[in-house]
Amino acid sequence: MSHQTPQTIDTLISARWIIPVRPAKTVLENHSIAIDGGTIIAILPKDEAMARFDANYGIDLPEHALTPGLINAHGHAAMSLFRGMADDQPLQTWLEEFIWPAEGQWVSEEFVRDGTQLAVAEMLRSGTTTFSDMYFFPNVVAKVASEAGIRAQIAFPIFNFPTIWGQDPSNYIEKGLAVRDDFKHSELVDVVFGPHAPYTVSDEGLQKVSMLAAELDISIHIHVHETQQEVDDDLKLYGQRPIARLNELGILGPKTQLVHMTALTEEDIAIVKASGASVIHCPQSNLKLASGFCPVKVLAEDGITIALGTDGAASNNGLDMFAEMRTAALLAKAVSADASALADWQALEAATLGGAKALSMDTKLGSLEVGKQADIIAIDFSAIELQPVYEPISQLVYTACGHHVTHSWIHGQQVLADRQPANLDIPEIVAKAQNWRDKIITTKH
Ligand SMILES: CSC[C@H]1O[C@@H](n2cnc3c(O)ncnc32)[C@H](O)[C@@H]1O
Ligand SMILES: [Zn+2]
Repeated sequence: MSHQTPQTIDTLISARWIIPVRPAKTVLENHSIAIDGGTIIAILPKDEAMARFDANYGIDLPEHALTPGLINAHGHAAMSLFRGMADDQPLQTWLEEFIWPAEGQWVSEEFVRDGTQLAVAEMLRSGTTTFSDMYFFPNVVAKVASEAGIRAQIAFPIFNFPTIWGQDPSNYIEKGLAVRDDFKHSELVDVVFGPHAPYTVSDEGLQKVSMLAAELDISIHIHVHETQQEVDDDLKLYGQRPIARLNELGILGPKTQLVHMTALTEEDIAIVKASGASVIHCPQSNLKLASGFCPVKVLAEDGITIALGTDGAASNNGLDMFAEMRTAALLAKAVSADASALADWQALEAATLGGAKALSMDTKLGSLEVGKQADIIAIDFSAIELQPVYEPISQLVYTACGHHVTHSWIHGQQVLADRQPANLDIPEIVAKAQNWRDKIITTKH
């Protein structure tokens, strides 16, 4: 019998269950993940891993499940500082009477830094390892994400009108591409186009975006079809439904991410399918703002990529992707009157591989496979409310919450240990959030 010298590696994580997402529905028991240079180099039974590898850091989690890190495919991180400030309003009232005036008064680089840190801490503590963000001062968001060690797709905002961060489409694009340039060597940050919505960007602005996105091969992230009113307004103003208009303007393509997508007709869906664009479903925000329903069962049957997003904490009101998975699964069943719609494994796939596909990151993220990045979370299944465990995937989607996540790794770096983020100062973040609340509340009354 030959005894080979163990291979020295960076990290070996062993756990009771591993849910790799690919192959679909797979659950491995008592396996280990070997990581070196930020990449998964092997997934194998624990006893074999012990013999084959000599890890600089090893951890055994006998009551945990490991999954790919969750991908929150749509949000406005800094808006966490507006959490609970304007509840129980429909979208347009919420935006025009509460949020946009508050943003006009309060948003600054400091606001975005403190709000994004608050959001990133919450996301890391609930299993998100990649988030997509659309907000003012994307340069600040990119810096906060890099420092925290979390992966981010940052969609720089584009409007037809001036805001605190830009003047007109050309100016927003120029500033956004400068941020992209600043982070072009970053392992964690990707910067993409973020035209806000069909109702806030003109045809000319959208055409500019589509031409540049095609030329530079950059993704486009846009709110679309959030409500029936948006569709009716577009019909009145342009004589076209938003999807047909965006298609004519060249916005739809395989690297386009369509956020919300309620009030869809068969023709809208056919256009999206033909374009290869992805849909980012935000069920909790859609429910809270009474926006409408995204027909995820039909979209999934058509082979359209579905990712999940929380939207900002001012319309959710949290950033827990476990809650989003559960709501997505329950809502899909209610809307389609089919209890098998968006089964547990499909909801998990939407929050992992679906997100990675939508963000054009699926060659490196979204599943636990050899050669992919080591973006991994550990969920503690020992809690009383998770007993007994028949089906780990069911438990993740229908029972677990973000607070069951105890550890996470991004690009092989441990960013959460025993629920404590490695690179963020929680007491300081809480104190700053409370200071903002104190300032904002005094001017409200
Ligand atoms: C500066 S870019 C982001 C911009 O979008 C606003 N916003 C937040 N949530 C929504 C939503 O659900 N639909 C449309 N716009 C939204 C946010 O307040 C910022 O102004
Ligand atoms: Zn949004």
